[in-house]
Amino acid sequence: MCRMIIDKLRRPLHDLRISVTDKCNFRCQYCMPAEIFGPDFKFLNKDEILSFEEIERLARIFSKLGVKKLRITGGEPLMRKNIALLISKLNEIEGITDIGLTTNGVLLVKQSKELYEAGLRRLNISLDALDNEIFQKMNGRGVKSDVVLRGIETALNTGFSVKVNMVVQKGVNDSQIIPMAKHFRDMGITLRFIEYMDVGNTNGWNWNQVVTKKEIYDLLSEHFTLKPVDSNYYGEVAKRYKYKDSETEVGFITSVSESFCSTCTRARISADGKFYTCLFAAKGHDLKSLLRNIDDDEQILNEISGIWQNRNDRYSDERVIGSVSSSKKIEMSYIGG
Ligand SMILES: Nc1nc2c(ncn2[C@@H]2O[C@H](COP(=O)(O)OP(=O)(O)OP(=O)(O)O)[C@@H](O)[C@H]2O)c(=O)[nH]1
Ligand SMILES: C[S@@+](CC[C@H](N)C(=O)[O-])C[C@H]1O[C@@H](n2cnc3c(N)ncnc32)[C@H](O)[C@@H]1O
Ligand code: SF4
Ligand code: SF4
Repeated sequence: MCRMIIDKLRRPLHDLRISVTDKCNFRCQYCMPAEIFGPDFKFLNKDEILSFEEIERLARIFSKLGVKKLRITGGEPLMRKNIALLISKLNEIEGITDIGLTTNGVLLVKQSKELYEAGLRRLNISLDALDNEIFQKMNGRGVKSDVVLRGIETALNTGFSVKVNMVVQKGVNDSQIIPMAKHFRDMGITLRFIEYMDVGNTNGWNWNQVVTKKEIYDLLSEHFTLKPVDSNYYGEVAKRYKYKDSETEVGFITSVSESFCSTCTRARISADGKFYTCLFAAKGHDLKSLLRNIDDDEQILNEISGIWQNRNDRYSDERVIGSVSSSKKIEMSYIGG
């Protein structure tokens, strides 16, 4: 039986974002700057990260508390060995109606087929520029945009529903807004522009590098006519529009300029099994120790339930009104976005 719970701001628990690894084959400056995440950086050891059995057990417990939607993320989730096996296990959980995975797309040519066979149907693929010089610099590994575009094409041919994520940074890739919009509109793929966020402590974020939804919308309006689309469900992250005379959508993720904390239904689990009630949290709750020391699921469920019922996070709202404290936040690559 499913037990619905709400937090202190009356927000239900609906989504669980699971980070399956803290490692990545990119070094995007806005997420894992190469200067910090260099050869000496200490990533989590194998025994520190949750096993597939532990992730599946947690997902089952969360589903009993109202979670219907899972998102697999990282680091780069396709770098976790046998990730398709985990997807197939999660797909069997009663009550889970939607599983998505967010990836930089590099390994999709190799893995699309097995992911699809495991039951995955939705992929969000990140690509910040078509221009190679810009993209190679942004991903910090010199990978060309063609590699990701081939991943996208393979995913589409396999049968996946695909959306593309583009983080926009002023003076870095804002010149790519229109080329990216045209390219993905012509392909019939939803492109979502993401406002550059102050996640973690290492990306050197400042307001001057943010390109807001309004700025992007105004620029797009010089080239296209956009019509707003109603949100699909309570707490949807993106604000969606359709291009006139087309069924293709474009979206905006506006955590900085128009925060959406009041309907935030998302819980997060880091690769090492910490439970975070906000992307910008400073501290997680250690579920790994509970999983490794307690056999009774009901006891773990009660712990999780108590944490959610105590939740009052609204970091982005507080940023908008200028009241955030400067406490240390977790890194994006560790929590998965
Ligand atoms: N501030 C904030 N950003 C979020 C939240 N959820 C997702 N994001 C950001 O939204 C961007 C896109 O995330 P995705 O991993 O593609 O997931 P999504 O957009 O929630 O996925 P679907 O709507 O299910 O397709 C990333 O930059 C995330 O960090 C949230 O609760 N708060
Ligand atoms: C942390 S990544 C993990 C999944 C995968 N490696 C990828 O890049 O798609 C998840 C999403 O967060 C986005 N992201 C990372 N750092 C960000 C930042 N500082 N501001 C906004 N979005 C960010 C990425 O572009 C990506 O779409
Ligand atoms: S955004 Fe994704 S691809 Fe880029 S460094 Fe972070 S985890 Fe890796
Ligand atoms: S900032 Fe925190 S509370 Fe607000 S939407 Fe993002 S994860 Fe949810």
